[in-house]
Amino acid sequence: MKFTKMHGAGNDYVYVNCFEETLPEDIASLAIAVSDRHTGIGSDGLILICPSEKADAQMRMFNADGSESEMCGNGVRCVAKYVYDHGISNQQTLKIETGAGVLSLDLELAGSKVSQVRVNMGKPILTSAEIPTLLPGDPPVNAPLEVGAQTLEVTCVSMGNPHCITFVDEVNDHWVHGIGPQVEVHPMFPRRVNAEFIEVISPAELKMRVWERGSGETQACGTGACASAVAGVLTGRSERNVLIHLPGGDLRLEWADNDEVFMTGPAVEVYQGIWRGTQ
Ligand SMILES: N[C@@H](CCC[C@H](N)C(=O)O)C(=O)O
Repeated sequence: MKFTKMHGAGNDYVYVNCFEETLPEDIASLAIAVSDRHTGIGSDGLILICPSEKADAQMRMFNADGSESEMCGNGVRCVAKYVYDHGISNQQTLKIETGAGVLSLDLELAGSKVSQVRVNMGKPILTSAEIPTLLPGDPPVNAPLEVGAQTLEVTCVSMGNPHCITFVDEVNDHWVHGIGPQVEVHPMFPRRVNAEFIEVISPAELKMRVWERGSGETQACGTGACASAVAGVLTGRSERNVLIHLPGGDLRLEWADNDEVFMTGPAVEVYQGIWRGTQ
């Protein structure tokens, strides 16, 4: 199976061009195998670039534990880069079908290759039943969430996939590795959740680390950055236009007046290879 390794702000996935490749039926096991950083290719998960009847391509995204997610913000920028750079489409505005609907993406070129992508990520989902969470409020804003001996104040937002945002004084390992895994599987989140921890540098600048559902800590999470930008506005901590610093790079976010969230960030191809399985 031919694959391409790509990343967006350090959030790295193995990408397979399903216009050309045929995959085994058990994609969850394939995602677990390729993602392993010791015995596989090493990645935060597996992303399939597939033909679509309503868009230039369809993205399917699997976490490192084999679970399928509805959306991946950093992934969809890389899918757009792949579609353009590999000649599947020559348009500089692309439509990509995802589990969160068909998204529109504007490509910025450096020479003949895509370097940055601006994505219309659509409107955030703010009803607790749809996020989904059992916490009260549409959406829950600064809602109490008991984790061990601590009570966090969390704000929940879905960008097609669920996010639980906690604003903290200092983003550190205690939050990401101590609290993140407990938030991910907390009974208040029936489909598990991605846990973001945010330090406010100024109303226009946030620092974020994430514990992702199904993959653990990653260098960046695009949907998490969108959800955190929305949470910053909902809690009165930040402006509608913010720069978010993540361990793997920066993302620019705007929650526009028409309620749509726009994310701009890099997309990078690292190498191509052939996966021969785990014989
Ligand atoms: N890193 C991604 C999100 C990937 C999916 C997530 N772990 C989930 O299960 O929802 C992004 O850039 O959005």
